[in-house]
Amino acid sequence: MAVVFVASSLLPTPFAVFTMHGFLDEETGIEHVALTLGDVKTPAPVLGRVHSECLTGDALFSLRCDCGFQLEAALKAIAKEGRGVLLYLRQEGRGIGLLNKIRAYALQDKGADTVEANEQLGFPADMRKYTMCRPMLEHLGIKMVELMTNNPKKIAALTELGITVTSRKPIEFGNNRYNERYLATKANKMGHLLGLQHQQESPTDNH
Ligand SMILES: Nc1nc2c(ncn2[C@@H]2O[C@H](COP(=O)(O)OP(=O)(O)OP(=O)(O)O)[C@@H](O)[C@H]2O)c(=O)[nH]1
Ligand SMILES: [Zn+2]
Repeated sequence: MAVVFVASSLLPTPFAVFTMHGFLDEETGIEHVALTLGDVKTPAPVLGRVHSECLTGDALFSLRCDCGFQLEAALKAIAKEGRGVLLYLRQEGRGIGLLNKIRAYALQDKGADTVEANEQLGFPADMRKYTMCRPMLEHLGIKMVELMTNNPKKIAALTELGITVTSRKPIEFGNNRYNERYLATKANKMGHLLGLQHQQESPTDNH
């Protein structure tokens, strides 16, 4: 069973007119999406973001996390560069799914941090896999990426899959009083490279 390309179309956004590519993981039935801009098949490393689904942050304006802010910043950065790729991976809640994430949020409302909440529900802190990235990037003709991320484990996982990450671009946006503890847990327990002392309010400050 493989992750296969299904269809492409244009996706106009406020930032640029991207091309959207849909993929199907035939084993799980999960549908993933890639957005590209410009000619990504040329050999130079491609500015990229590997973004995990967060319905609450990406679509519902949640301030509990930084996902929506990072998504917007990544699309704006790619638009500014005129060339890039965003993989939108349907692994909600670091892989535990939306309903379990809501259960985890309920535990966080009672005092648990993000890692403790996952563990109380019987899950590891992070269940995500990045194996689908390889066939998706291969289909798009992308061999090397300049990755927008604060997560060294994501870089290690992609590197292990044979994807060359030529550099890391920090992507710190959306710090606010509701996600202070969440971001601190990412930095202190999950190894994310966050310089939490400085706040970047606007995604347009990215470059
Ligand atoms: N289980 C769980 N998942 C969460 C929580 N908050 C956000 N998420 C999920 O976390 C994923 C995003 O992962 P993050 O750890 O924020 O960031 P990352 O992708 O590892 O790293 P960056 O590339 O730096 O953004 C998305 O799938 C969110 O739905 C939470 O409290 N509990
Ligand atoms: Zn989120």
